[in-house]
Amino acid sequence: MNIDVLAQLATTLEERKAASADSSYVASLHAKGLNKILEKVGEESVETIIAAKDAVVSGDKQDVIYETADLWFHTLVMLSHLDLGPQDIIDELARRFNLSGLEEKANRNK
Ligand SMILES: N=c1c2ncn([C@@H]3O[C@H](COP(=O)(O)OP(=O)(O)OP(=O)(O)O)[C@@H](O)[C@H]3O)c2ncn1[C@@H]1O[C@H](COP(=O)(O)O)[C@@H](O)[C@H]1O
Repeated sequence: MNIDVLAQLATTLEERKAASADSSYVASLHAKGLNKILEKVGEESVETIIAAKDAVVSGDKQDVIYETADLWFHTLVMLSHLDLGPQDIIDELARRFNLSGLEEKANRNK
């Protein structure tokens, strides 16, 4: 994975917080507020699921890539709206390295 792309995108997303909603899609999402951003995350989640199901039938995975990119992008806008960024998620995933999913789940319930 090229983490630089996420870092560069995160920098752009931070800049867009101060941009005009007329000139920037990201700024327009921030202007509409968290509920609109979450609506987009939900929409793109469903579209990703449908693309994955369709890919099993058609064998064409291009839409899975396209819809997952839309989902990641809107998730990054959500994180930015909450003053978080991809590095926070990468740090959490790194923390889980070498920790079995079963072990990690057991720790959550403690
Ligand atoms: N990676 C993306 C990106 N991926 C998807 N999208 C937009 O996300 C939207 C996808 O949602 P939909 O298909 O549902 O679009 P829609 O129908 O217009 O949305 P609604 O009206 O239903 O809310 C489209 O408008 C896409 O253009 C993105 N918009 C921006 N970026 C990045 O963000 C940067 C800043 O963008 P601006 O803020 O627009 O300058 C860009 O340079 C890109 O790097």
